Amino acid sequence: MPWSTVKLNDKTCMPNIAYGTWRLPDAATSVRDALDAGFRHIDTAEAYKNESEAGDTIEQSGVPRSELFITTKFAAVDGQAVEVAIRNSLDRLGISYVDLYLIHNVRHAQPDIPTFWKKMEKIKASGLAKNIGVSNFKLEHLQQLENAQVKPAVNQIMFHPYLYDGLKPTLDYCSKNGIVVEGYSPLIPLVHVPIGKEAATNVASRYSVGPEQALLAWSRAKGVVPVTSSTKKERMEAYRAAGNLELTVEDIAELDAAGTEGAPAWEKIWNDYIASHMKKN
Ligand SMILES: NC(=O)c1ccc[n+]([C@@H]2O[C@H](COP(=O)([O-])OP(=O)(O)OC[C@H]3O[C@@H](n4cnc5c(N)ncnc54)[C@H](O)[C@@H]3O)[C@@H](O)[C@H]2O)c1
Ligand SMILES: OCCc1c[nH]c2ccccc12
Repeated sequence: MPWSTVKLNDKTCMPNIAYGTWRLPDAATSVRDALDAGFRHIDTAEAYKNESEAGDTIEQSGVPRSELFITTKFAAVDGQAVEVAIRNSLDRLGISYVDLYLIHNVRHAQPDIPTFWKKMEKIKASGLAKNIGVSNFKLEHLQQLENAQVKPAVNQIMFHPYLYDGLKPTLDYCSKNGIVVEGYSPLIPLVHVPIGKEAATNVASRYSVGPEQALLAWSRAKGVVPVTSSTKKERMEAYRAAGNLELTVEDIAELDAAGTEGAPAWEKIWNDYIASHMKKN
């Protein structure tokens, strides 16, 4: 079955794979290639500093707005209030609404998450964002929105096999509360900790496809919407083709097991990265 859509908590249909625009050297070209490859869900953010290029390309593509699902995120980049930031994002994107507006990181909603969320609810009510959600929220942060009038439609978090065991309580909570999980960096096992690459390559070889297809199909099998990226058109096409890959229970178990085995090594890599990043910033 090709990639399709998932229903958000207000019944909006969201394409169940997204093309992400972080760190693209030429976002205009890459977004055009992604649209040509068939992506209709584009993930951007004010922090990526490329909303204008993405927006120009979207406008020139001729793809009807109604067929597109456009996400951007609030990160208080220039210190503006969220009500101002969304209007600036829309101006840069050249559109009158986004399909999904996310709080990029929990720190952008602090010190009081429920109070900040009320501003997001107003943005949804104004129609500037059809749906509102969060990103990088842990379970304890999601629980603070339990009594919110409008529940987050989406929680966008890092998701790949090395993180799966640790994220099960979050996935369960989101499933019970109608929050769709989007998983960014789904292909990390191809770059870090060889255990995951070996398993993905092994599973993929059964279907004569590439390992990235196995990992994207694995995310889908877990009910998570992958947010992936590449500057290479062939890779974008391979990601789209992963919509036709249905993994067996045994394939999924093999990737789960590789995730469990690689988790400690991944945790160290990630903690070292965070530590060095904190030092620099
Ligand atoms: N909300 C957040 O805080 C947050 C954080 C990170 C990313 N994101 C979003 O998610 C998007 C995707 O993130 P990502 O780029 O980390 O995702 P990803 O895991 O899909 O990584 C993509 C990279 O994988 C590499 N790759 C693909 N196939 C490969 C193969 N066969 N072998 C080796 N490498 C291969 C490519 O070089 C590509 O650049 C971003 O553009 C952004 O939109 C959001
Ligand atoms: O989404 C990419 C990683 C990320 C998370 N929060 C951010 C804020 C500014 C720039 C990038 C990020």
